[in-house]
Amino acid sequence: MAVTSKNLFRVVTEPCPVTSNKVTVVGTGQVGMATIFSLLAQGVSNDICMIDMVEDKLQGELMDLQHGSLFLNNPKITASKEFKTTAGSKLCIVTAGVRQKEGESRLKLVQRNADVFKNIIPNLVQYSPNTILMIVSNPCDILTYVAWKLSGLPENRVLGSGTNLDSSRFRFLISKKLGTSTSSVHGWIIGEHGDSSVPVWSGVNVAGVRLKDISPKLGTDDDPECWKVIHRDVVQSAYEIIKLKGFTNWAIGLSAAALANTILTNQHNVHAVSVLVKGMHNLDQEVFLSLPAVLGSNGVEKVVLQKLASNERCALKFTAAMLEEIQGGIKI
Ligand SMILES: NC(=O)C1=CN([C@@H]2O[C@H](COP(=O)(O)OP(=O)(O)OC[C@H]3O[C@@H](n4cnc5c(N)ncnc54)[C@H](O)[C@@H]3O)[C@@H](O)[C@H]2O)C=CC1
Ligand SMILES: CC(=O)C(=O)O
Repeated sequence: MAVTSKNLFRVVTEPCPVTSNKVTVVGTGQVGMATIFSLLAQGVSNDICMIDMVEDKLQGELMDLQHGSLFLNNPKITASKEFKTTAGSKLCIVTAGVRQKEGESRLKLVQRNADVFKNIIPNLVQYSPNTILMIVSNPCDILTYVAWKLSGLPENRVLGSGTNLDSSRFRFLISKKLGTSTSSVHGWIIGEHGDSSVPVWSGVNVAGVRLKDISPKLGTDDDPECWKVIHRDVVQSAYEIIKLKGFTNWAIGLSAAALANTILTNQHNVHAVSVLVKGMHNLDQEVFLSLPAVLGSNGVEKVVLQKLASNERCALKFTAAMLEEIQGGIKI
């Protein structure tokens, strides 16, 4: 081989050993693999490091992806149980841990997944001290807080995928009702990625026309068109899909890849992600909840201060207090 190669090429210089968009994904289960597939298929990164505890699964996934190299951007893909292979990651996406069983709430997973994070997070930061951490494992908001504490990273470098997915579900369901594309409907779900998420009905619009201006009862109990059901369906989405197929993966994989794309290409797009909310919307708890945020190479650059209705502010306050209480009971 060495002879063939020597006679085939005249070496001009050595190849550059590092890429500028290395992404580590910890946890190569359903969510991790959907995320990796989205990252590769969309060309968001061509340097992916996969970490899991299960060696055979890692090697099987690695080979399967590598055999698709022809159809991708000749990516470098590595797979290992050892965190040293993650060194130099610009972004680390954590999807490791247990998932909900049918009917189980995300919050029930908290201590089990916090325990998993005690090993993962310090190792990621040791090998990539300037990385950005994106937490996907559930309960996403509380685990983002846990990751922030365990990592010692500044708040801009730790975020949760949060309600980027819930907002996508919201926009999809509204768009079906209106007969438009999902991207033509603008609307935000903020707060918890979970049962107490907050739909910002006051801001839902198409081409700048606020639906509330047309139908003032939109999203309320008195609304004759029952738009409120859409938020109920968003909250029920994960439960429904888990009942039908055992897990959710494709939409969260696409959502995580979209966030990664904004960060790695310094796009300054606004996404609903889980950020440290203390000091915003009159919240004084040290908790992470989703708010629309400008993302770029430095992670969370700015948080958009939406003009919320009083019921929306109250709902956020309720969630912040609930998460603070749960956080107080976690051993980290
Ligand atoms: N934030 C969101 O929108 C969503 C979050 N999730 C959450 O993502 C997480 C993963 O879900 P799935 O992929 O369906 O589960 P899964 O069971 O398919 O995969 C979990 C993977 O984590 C690995 N793992 C566990 N402990 C580890 C450790 N210490 N180090 C390295 N790897 C470890 C397991 O070996 C497994 O491969 C769950 O917490 C789930 O609730 C799922 C869907 C959406
Ligand atoms: C499981 C989960 O968190 C979701 O699909 O929203």
